[in-house]
Amino acid sequence: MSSIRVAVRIRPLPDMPSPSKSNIQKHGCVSTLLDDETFLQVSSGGSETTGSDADEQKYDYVFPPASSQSNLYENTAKRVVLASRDYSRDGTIFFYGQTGAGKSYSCFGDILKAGNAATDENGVVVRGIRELFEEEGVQRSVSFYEIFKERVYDLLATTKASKNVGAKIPSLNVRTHPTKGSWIEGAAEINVDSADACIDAVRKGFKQRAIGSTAMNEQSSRSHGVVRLKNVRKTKGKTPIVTYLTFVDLAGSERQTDAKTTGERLKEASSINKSLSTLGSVIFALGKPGNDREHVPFRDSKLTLLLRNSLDPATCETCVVVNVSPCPKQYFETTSTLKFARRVKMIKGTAGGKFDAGPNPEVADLVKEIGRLKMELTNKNAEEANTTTTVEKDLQIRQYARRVEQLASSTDETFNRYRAKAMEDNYIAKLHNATIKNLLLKLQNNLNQDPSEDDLATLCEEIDILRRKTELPNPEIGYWRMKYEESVSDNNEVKSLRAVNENLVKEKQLLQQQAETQQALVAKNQAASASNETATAREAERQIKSLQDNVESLENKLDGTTKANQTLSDNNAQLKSHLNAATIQAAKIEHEMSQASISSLHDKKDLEDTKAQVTKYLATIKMGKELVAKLKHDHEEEMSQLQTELFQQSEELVRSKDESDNDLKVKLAAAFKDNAVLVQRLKSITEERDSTRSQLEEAVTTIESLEADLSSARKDVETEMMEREAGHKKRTNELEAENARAYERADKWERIAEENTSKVQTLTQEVKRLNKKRSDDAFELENLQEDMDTMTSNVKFLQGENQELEEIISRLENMQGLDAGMSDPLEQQREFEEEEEEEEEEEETNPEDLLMEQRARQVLEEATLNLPPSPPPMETSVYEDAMPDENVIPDENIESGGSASSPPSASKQFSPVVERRQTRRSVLGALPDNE
Ligand SMILES: Nc1ncnc2c1ncn2[C@@H]1O[C@H](COP(=O)(O)OP(=O)(O)OP(=O)(O)O)[C@@H](O)[C@H]1O
Repeated sequence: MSSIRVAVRIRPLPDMPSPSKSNIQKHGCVSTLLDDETFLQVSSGGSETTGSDADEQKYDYVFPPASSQSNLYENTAKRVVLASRDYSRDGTIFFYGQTGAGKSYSCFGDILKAGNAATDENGVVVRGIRELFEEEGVQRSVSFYEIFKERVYDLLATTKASKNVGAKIPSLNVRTHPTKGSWIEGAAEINVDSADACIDAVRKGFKQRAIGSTAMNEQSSRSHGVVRLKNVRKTKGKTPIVTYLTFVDLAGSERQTDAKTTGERLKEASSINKSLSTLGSVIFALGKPGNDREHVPFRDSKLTLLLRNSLDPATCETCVVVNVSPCPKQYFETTSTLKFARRVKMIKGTAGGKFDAGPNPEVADLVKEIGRLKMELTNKNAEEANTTTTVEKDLQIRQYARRVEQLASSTDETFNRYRAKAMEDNYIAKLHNATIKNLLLKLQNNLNQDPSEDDLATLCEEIDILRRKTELPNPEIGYWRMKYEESVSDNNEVKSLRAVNENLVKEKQLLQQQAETQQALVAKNQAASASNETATAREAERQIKSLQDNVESLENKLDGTTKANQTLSDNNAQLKSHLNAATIQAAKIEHEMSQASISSLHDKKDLEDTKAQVTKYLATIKMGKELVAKLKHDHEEEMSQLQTELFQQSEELVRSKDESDNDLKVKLAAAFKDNAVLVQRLKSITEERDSTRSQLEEAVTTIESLEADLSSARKDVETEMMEREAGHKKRTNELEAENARAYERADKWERIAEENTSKVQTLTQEVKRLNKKRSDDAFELENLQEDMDTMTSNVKFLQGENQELEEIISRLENMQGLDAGMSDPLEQQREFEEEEEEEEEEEETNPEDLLMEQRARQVLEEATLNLPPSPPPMETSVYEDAMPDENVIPDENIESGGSASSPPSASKQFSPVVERRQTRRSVLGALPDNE
């Protein structure tokens, strides 16, 4: 299982439909399962269908859009924070994803809005800080950096320039040290003594953080934001333990094309992409076991260089929160983000186990110190770190810590109770002794008198009490004896545990030494990459030294055991002295009792009784003595048993030491072997390097000669090129001149063509107009013809009338000749004139005739005046343009029309009425005058 936890958080979208009630939950282009919080499927097939490209994956946790900030914290960051707080491991949390996917929201939440209040929207940083500060007595400081275009800016700096975001804030340098790790030179580390002060500092940095806009998100942060909390745990007389808890809000991982980035933004985007891909490569390289671990490209980006000591999954609790958008439009972004997540998920770390230090501060400190040393050791040389042994040790330490805790409380309690009881017993015993003493004195002083019954009864009672006190089956004595023994053994255990602790301290020192040695080794190894065999030999020497140190530490352990042994022997001696004191006390009592028996000799009977009593008491005392002897014997037996056990234990320890020695020997042999392999490898590498170098030199010579050839060839080519260029230029000039001429000609032809076209258009229009006119004229001519026909018929009619008139005239003349003098000529003229007027009236009242006449006259005039001359001869193309036109009258018509429309002769211009009038006048004129 990967030691880097990878969680995916899907951000909510404003108008996303709520997921269905079925087990599979669709959110845009991603789907989750109701009953499996590790499943995630991404598909381009919209919100209702699953595309053929559906891709299913499992992560450590998948947060659907509706999941809360607290859920995110509890299932991701909390573990990291606790690892840093309780186990002295470094912890790092990354927020990765495309712009707008919710990285800053997950990381900082409502830090600007909420002040220091605990709200549902609080981000991981705020929640983590609160949890971290639950542990008191740790010195903490906070820093906040921004990495923008591979430059590091301090967001907590108090200089004026830094307040002006976007202005020239001085960028800072990342410094590294093989043992001290990485740090930013000149950056502010704000000491914080409470969660609120820490949150305030982070808020200040967050405000400072430069934000910019891209086409995808107006408030997009294009920089990495790094919040670092440094924890220093100090214990008197010990090296302080320093750990880091880091939150990294990475810059948006959008693809450059989608972000519509250009120019300066494109540069920013490529810098972001470079640092993100370096981060991936570093994590990937660190995830490999020590043997396979090649070069870790920390130096390829400022971010990885800064986090150098807080990235190794073996020593650092790491979590990556991958933020994705479910928007189907961002399907490609989402898949590429998840690709990164999968890559990280594949990393197999070699993380050490976790342990519970318990509340004992000394043990907890030791545990933390060991954790730190273990971290350093693993960091410096993963090969050397024997994970199984470390885990076992951790377990052992945990057990010891628990036991110490239990004993610390139970031992104190037992001792106190025992002491109180003992004091009480002592006091009571003293009282009894005093009573017995008084009685015996009384008896001695009154040897000649019979002892009173009361005195004897009191003496017997007191002796009885004492007897009971020393009686074997007395449960109280047994109980307190047991307690005493327990406490003694507990005491011993405490002592042995103390010894173990001391050993652990020694082991810690040893590990520290080893770490330092290994660090030095690593530094040496790094420095001497070209290396030679002596370096390897030195390394081997150092390894041997470190192993010797190991042996030394085990010897120290043995010393500790011997000391524990000594303590046990001391205890034994103490017990013995207690026993002696008890025996002396018993002898004293015996002596007193014998004195008491002597003093009662005066009364024989009573004396005998007393004697019997005393004998009885003596028997009791004897029994007590026996009991004490038995106890002594038992105790001695137990002591010898204890000694045997102790001996066995020490033997065990010696054996384990031997085993360790053997182990060390094996290790030493393995180290030698490894050393030999390394030397061999170094040799082969050196050989390879030499051969590569000679090949390289050859290649350099070849390249140099090739370069010489190339430069001469280049010169030739350049000369030729110049000549060609000159020729080319000349030809170009000629061609250009020709081209200009051609353009001129073309322009001219174009102009002519345009003129011709306009002429043709004019002519065509003219032709059209003429054709129309011709057709109109033809129509008019037709009408005229019709009029002419009418007139001709009129003329004919008038001629006929004329003839009639002539006939009438001739008849009248005849009649005149016949009727001369018969009629008055004046009368005749009057009649004639009247007749004529009537006719005229008649004619005038016939408007049709008049109109006809007028029209005929007009038409004739127009025909005479407007008849056009025959059209000029045209070019074929003109006719082609003009033709066909239905209204155009064929040429032959025009010609025939010409004759038809030729002006009519003057003789044809007459009116039948005028003619008739003239005829009449002439007729009348011919008539004889009235005179
Ligand atoms: N899980 C969520 N719940 C509610 N709002 C969210 C969630 N995730 C993101 N948002 C909102 O979406 C917007 C964009 O989110 P945020 O700024 O965190 O994106 P980002 O990935 O940090 O973008 P950038 O790379 O540009 O900094 C914010 O207004 C934020 O409040």
